Amino acid sequence: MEHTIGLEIIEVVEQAAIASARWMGKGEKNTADEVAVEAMRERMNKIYMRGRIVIGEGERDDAPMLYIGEEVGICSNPGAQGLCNSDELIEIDIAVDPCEGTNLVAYGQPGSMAVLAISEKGGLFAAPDFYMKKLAAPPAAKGKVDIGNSTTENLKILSECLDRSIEELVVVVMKRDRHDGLIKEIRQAGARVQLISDGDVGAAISCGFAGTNIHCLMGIGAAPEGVISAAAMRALGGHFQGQLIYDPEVVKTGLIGESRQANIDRLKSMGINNPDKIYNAEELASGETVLFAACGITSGNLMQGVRFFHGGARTQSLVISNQSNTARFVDTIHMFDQPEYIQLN
Ligand SMILES: O=C(COP(=O)(O)O)[C@@H](O)[C@H](O)[C@H](O)[C@H](O)COP(=O)(O)O
Ligand SMILES: [Mn+2]
Ligand SMILES: [Mn+2]
Repeated sequence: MEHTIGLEIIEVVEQAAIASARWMGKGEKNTADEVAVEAMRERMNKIYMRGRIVIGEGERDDAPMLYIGEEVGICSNPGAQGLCNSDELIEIDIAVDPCEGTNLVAYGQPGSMAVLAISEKGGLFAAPDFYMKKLAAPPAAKGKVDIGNSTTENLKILSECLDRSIEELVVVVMKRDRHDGLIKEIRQAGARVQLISDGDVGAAISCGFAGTNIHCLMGIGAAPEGVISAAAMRALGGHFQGQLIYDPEVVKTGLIGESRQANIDRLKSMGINNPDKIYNAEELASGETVLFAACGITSGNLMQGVRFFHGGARTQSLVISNQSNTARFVDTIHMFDQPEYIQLN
């Protein structure tokens, strides 16, 4: 899979990032999102692959593009299957977030990215459009911290695993009312908190790399983003655990369903009989082959954002593979027409 689509998925996230970056700072989050979706889909449909979107644009809204269940790629088209070789005809599942951090793009804030994860059919947990409690930590803490522990306990373990004092730890938490207690406990334990308004995929993956000055992600974000984060963390050997959150009282935004019970019923109807199950990265991204790709829209910890120049743009992407065991940073210059110069810096 990596050989057939490895390079092409870079272009998929690059095209989405470039389209969205044109709307950076314009205060129009929906447009920044829509153009990314459109560009991602258009490029994806030029790939010789047989893909199915398992995480995409909301399962409950009637999304016209990259909706859950949509088939993408040339080889998904029965008429075109004769053009595809056996590798290209392998069914693959794709999780996408063409614009992760739409608010960040709209308001010109750091950390937004176009992102996707790919595995063979059934290799990615088809997370419902719910929330997820998440715990991400560096490879040294994999399997040692645990989402079932108290926050204080996890910070102690993390400090031992990373051989640094609790005071030297930085924990990323999304700034939400639901996290008031969590933030208080992290501070009381002595660690430092980096609050983010959006974009917990970037925060989770930053834990996979030393040198980002992010040592842990804690708190509740969206479940689909949890699966995408898990795909990257699995390939990086980092720690990631997620637990679905289905109680509107816990989430506090009121954006998920009418009641706790209605949500439990909905999960059951989707085949999730234990709504409290704790999933690790290997369960959320269980496929033999797991590929992750992201391209910065606005600059963040891991990647620079899109930099336009007259007639072109420069992008930075990250492709992670559990097959080649690589995390590849890709720096690309895109020439839209005949630029008079190609800007490096
Ligand atoms: O920040 C996020 C928004 O993603 P997107 O809609 O694709 O721009 C994600 O990283 C978060 O995981 C998540 O969607 C967020 O935590 C949702 O929480 P809330 O704002 O309280 O509904
Ligand atoms: Mn997102
Ligand atoms: Mn998004």
